Amino acid sequence: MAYRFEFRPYCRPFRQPLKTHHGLWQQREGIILKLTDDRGRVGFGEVAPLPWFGSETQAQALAFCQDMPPQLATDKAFSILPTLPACQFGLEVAVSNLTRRCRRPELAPAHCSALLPTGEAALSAWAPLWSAGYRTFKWKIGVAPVAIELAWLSQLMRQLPLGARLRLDANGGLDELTAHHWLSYCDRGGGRIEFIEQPLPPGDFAALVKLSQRYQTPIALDESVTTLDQLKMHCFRGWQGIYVIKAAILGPPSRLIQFCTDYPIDIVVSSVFETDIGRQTLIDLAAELATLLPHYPRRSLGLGTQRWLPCDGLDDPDWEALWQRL
Ligand SMILES: O=C(O)CCC(=O)C1=CC=C[C@@H](O)[C@@H]1C(=O)O
Ligand SMILES: [Mg+2]
Repeated sequence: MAYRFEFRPYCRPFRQPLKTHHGLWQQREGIILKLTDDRGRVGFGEVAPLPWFGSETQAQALAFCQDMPPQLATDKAFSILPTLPACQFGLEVAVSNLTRRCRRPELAPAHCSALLPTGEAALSAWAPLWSAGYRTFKWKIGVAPVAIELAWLSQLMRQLPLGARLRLDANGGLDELTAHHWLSYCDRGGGRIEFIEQPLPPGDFAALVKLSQRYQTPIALDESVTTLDQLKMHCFRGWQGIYVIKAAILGPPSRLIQFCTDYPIDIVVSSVFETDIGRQTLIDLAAELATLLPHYPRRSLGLGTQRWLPCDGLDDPDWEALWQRL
């Protein structure tokens, strides 16, 4: 049996640029893969690189796709270099979608986290998302002076209804002293801060462990665990906190499932702002991981809010229509 292999790159502007400690991210570029088997079954996959998180670049992913033969023998396992984790993810997803029978129902907003705009704009952005059913909000920090961001956070906490929970994501942009400021504030927040994500750069593991032992507020690793090997290393080095899993850049989903089966860890599945094709895989993955890790709290998926321009249709659940639009 053989698969016909096709691919189409995409590039779409975000509804509003994402400002983080890494800089300003204005558009998502990626590649949609399409496999067709001898029985005419079709499987779509998605390659969504995030090079500043350690994945391959769009150009490297495109070169990989251009080097792939138009017919793939199914009896040969795809050997894709570990330096191309987004391509590994995309191809495994395309193969599994060949036999996908139905779409998992869309996740209720109460089970997703909504990414608020960075800075003071968050104060006027949360209410419509609360009305839409979101109860977990994520806010980027480490972009303005700490005193100013703490003042905004105090306002935000006063405004947010009880029942709302907040995730703070520094993208590794704080120094140790500032991280102490943030964590001592959070510890006084009455548990409404679910966790602080990557307060220090990935290289400061010993300092991250010290912070996690000093404060009540949980700490999540994100940029520290962007590859499966880094995830394993931090687990084996004894990280007891949360792991933010950006599955679309972590390689084959089956390997992540296998690891979490052998080493139960506290995870949050996080988007890299893929299209609906990648997003469905994250929803499936989160559901499967939740059954594997029952003794950890069920955490909302970090899907953010769909960040595309409304006219774009990359959220289209009809993947053939999405493909035709590219
Ligand atoms: O995790 C989420 O809630 C949404 C995804 C998200 O926040 C991110 C996706 C991609 C790049 C990052 O700047 C950012 C993150 O740091 O987690
Ligand atoms: Mg993050």
